[in-house]
Amino acid sequence: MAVIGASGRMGGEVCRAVEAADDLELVGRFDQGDDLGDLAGADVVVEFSVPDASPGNVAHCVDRGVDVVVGTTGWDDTRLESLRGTLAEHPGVGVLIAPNFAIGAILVMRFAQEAARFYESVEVIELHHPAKVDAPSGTAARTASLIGAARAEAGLGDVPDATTQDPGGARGARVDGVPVHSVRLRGLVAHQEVLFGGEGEMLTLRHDSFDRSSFMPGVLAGVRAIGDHPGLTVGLEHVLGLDD
Ligand SMILES: NC(=O)C1=CN([C@@H]2O[C@H](COP(=O)(O)OP(=O)(O)OC[C@H]3O[C@@H](n4cnc5c(N)ncnc54)[C@H](O)[C@@H]3O)[C@@H](O)[C@H]2O)C=CC1
Ligand SMILES: O=C(O)C1=N[C@H](C(=O)O)C[C@H](O)C1
Repeated sequence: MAVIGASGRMGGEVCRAVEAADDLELVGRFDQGDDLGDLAGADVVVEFSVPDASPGNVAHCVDRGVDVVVGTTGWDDTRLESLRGTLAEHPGVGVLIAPNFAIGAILVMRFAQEAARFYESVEVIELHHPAKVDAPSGTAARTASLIGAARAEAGLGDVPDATTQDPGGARGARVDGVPVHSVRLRGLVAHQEVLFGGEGEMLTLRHDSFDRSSFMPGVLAGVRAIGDHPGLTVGLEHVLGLDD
């Protein structure tokens, strides 16, 4: 297998994890400016680059019949639709896009989906290292989107909020009606809280990645499973059997 974005924080961690795995062989490392060519003959590529480069890198792999495990954020509906089109021309090729590969983050999303219909109020707070270029995090965007869908299905309306003046955006962004707040702080890696509020009570779901090693079991599980998942899969939960 090969890694695109191999000189980055996540790409480097993936290279080390693959080299430490007995059943996987690292045949190529690519980063910005490299010619991806035949991807060094890899049968699976792991892609952790930047949001604007990821769709092109993934299309390059799919066009050559190579399965891809993608961790890069920024895959909005337009980009996903375009990728579906590329994949339709290459049946049998699989792409797994996972906003978060840490098991605890996936479980928080699952539990948040479950809890959403019981609470009138909800807010998502994501906290990351200050070198992160995108906000809100891909995980927070997906969490909010899942909560928004669960609220809609339950017939819940807007979250209660009397704010009429917020010139500086202190109330955060809105993703599918759910307020999302982004914190960037030296010393942090990747963290998320989902706050649910109801009459006289509050439920907090929190996950902390203290180290990028937390993502590696999920990435390697994706690499090992992608051959059995042709087409587009969004979310590691589908590979871990947590989707029923
Ligand atoms: N799904 C998950 O579990 C996780 C996802 N991420 C996401 O992964 C992405 C990368 O994060 P980091 O490794 O922290 O960033 P980083 O900035 O450390 O690494 C990105 C790497 O991509 C390279 N790059 C830039 N343009 C490129 C191009 N056109 N082709 C190939 N490589 C290119 C850069 O030179 C750099 O080495 C971000 O979108 C981040 O949000 C990060 C951690 C976990
Ligand atoms: O940039 C990061 O670091 C992370 N990015 C992903 C995201 O945006 O959700 C996953 C994790 O939060 C770490």
